[in-house]
Formats: sequence, structure tokens, C-alpha cells
Amino acid sequence: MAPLLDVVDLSKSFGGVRAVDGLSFTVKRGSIVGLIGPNGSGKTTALNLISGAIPPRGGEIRLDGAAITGLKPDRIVHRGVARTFQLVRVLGDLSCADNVTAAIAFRQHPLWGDKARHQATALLARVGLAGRDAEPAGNLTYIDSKRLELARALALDPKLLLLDEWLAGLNPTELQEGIALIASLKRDGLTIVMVEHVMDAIRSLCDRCVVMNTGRKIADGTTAEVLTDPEVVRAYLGGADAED
Ligand SMILES: Nc1ncnc2c1ncn2[C@@H]1O[C@H](COP(=O)(O)OP(=O)(O)OP(=O)(O)O)[C@@H](O)[C@H]1O
Repeated sequence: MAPLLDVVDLSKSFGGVRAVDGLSFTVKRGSIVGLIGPNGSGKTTALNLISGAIPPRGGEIRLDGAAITGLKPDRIVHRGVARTFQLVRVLGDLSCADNVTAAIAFRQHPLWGDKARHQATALLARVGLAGRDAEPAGNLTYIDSKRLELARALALDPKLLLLDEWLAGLNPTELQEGIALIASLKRDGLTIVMVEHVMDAIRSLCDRCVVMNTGRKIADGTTAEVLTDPEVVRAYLGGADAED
């Protein structure tokens, strides 16, 4: 079967910095791929290119066989890509339910009124925020604001979910809950690309990993293969960037 996501020779420079330099990889439908590498290796830039936040200098991105390269973020959402951000983005003055209904209005086939509210309630429950509909988002703890941001991404009804360090900064108990939640999204059929430094999460969730260093791909394979690759160990796992 054709891959859900096909990234071909993608490039982006900022001034003289080649943030993403000839990056190619594919993501099979229903799989979780980890995008890993040291700080500044180009991972977030790659997510920004796939989600349309910034246009690439060169290369192509195909979703379900159709090019999405250079489309505006709202068009890419409509094609089926949603994301979370490294620094959580929720609307702090609005209730949790209103945060999710606002996102539902941006999907390709929006829902309104009661239908949107019911869907928001279900999505909040899905991410572990059952019964929290009326709570102001600004009152949430760090993990709960991450859960809410995930509900907002799911509200866009994606085929492909991009997670930018969604598991960063969680305590050990929260981390296990977060890993279980992401695993349950995969069981529901979602395809996921996750930028992550938390090695426990990468080991337990990712079918494959793509490793970047200074904008280039240095390894691509099953998680077990990649994490024992001598070049990966030298560039990343031996350094201080990976978290146990
Ligand atoms: N908007 C920008 N303007 C200028 N340089 C940028 C910009 N965004 C990223 N860069 C540079 O591009 C390179 C790749 O950055 P990027 O944030 O993609 O790396 P990363 O692998 O996600 O890092 P981290 O793990 O720290 O989040 C870095 O050298 C960074 O300084």
C-alpha cells in the first residue's frame, strides 16, 4: 500500500543555516514514526514544513498520494494533517469545551451548535478530560493543557497527527499515561509522526524512527535498528540531548 506521508528531498534554509537539507522519508498508514535527533537538527522545522506553517525551499510532501507542498496551513488541515506545538497553544480565557468547539469549526466538515458541543465533550473524554468541559483552559495543569491541545488537534479530524514533544516535561506517572494515550490513538487507526527526546516513549511507541542531524537524515529504520546504529549513538544518544 502507498505510504500515507511521503516526504521527498525537502529543504529549508534560514539565512545561511540549512535547517532541513534534502530530507526524505515515508510514513506507513497506521504507524508511529519518531523524528529524533539533537537540539537544532531540524525536527521542528520539518514539522512546520509538513503542516504548512512555513513554505519549503525545495522538495515535495505528499499525503495520500497528493502533493500538499507549500499549501497554506488551513488547506493542509483539510487534507487531513493536524499538529500540536512544542509550547502548548490553548485559548486560556475560554473553557475546555469552547477550545475544542473552536477547533471543530476549522475542520473540513465543521459541526456547529449542539453537535459541536457533543463532539467536544467526547473528545475531552477521549484525552482524559471527562467532565472538565466548563473549566477555563487557563486553570489546567501542564499535562491537562497538553491533553486539551491534543483534543484540539483531534477535533480537526486528522489522518496524520504531528506531535512536537508532546511528552516533554511530564513526571513519570504522567509520562506513562501520555504514552498509553498515544498508543490508544494508534489503535484507533491514526498515523502519527512524533518529534520526541524522551527515549522511553520512543522505545515503547515508535514503529520506526528517522534520525536527523544538522538538517540531514542520518538514519531511518525500525526503532531497535536505529537506536543501536553507531552513527546515531555518536550524534545523539551519546550526547546530552536524549532524555532517559
Ligand atoms: N525561524 C527561524 N529563523 C532562523 N533560524 C531558524 C528558525 N527556525 C529554526 N531555525 C534554525 O534552524 C535549525 C533547526 O532548528 P529546529 O528548531 O528545526 O531544530 P529541532 O531539531 O527542532 O531542535 P529542538 O530539538 O531544540 O527543538 C537551528 O539551527 C535553528 O536555529
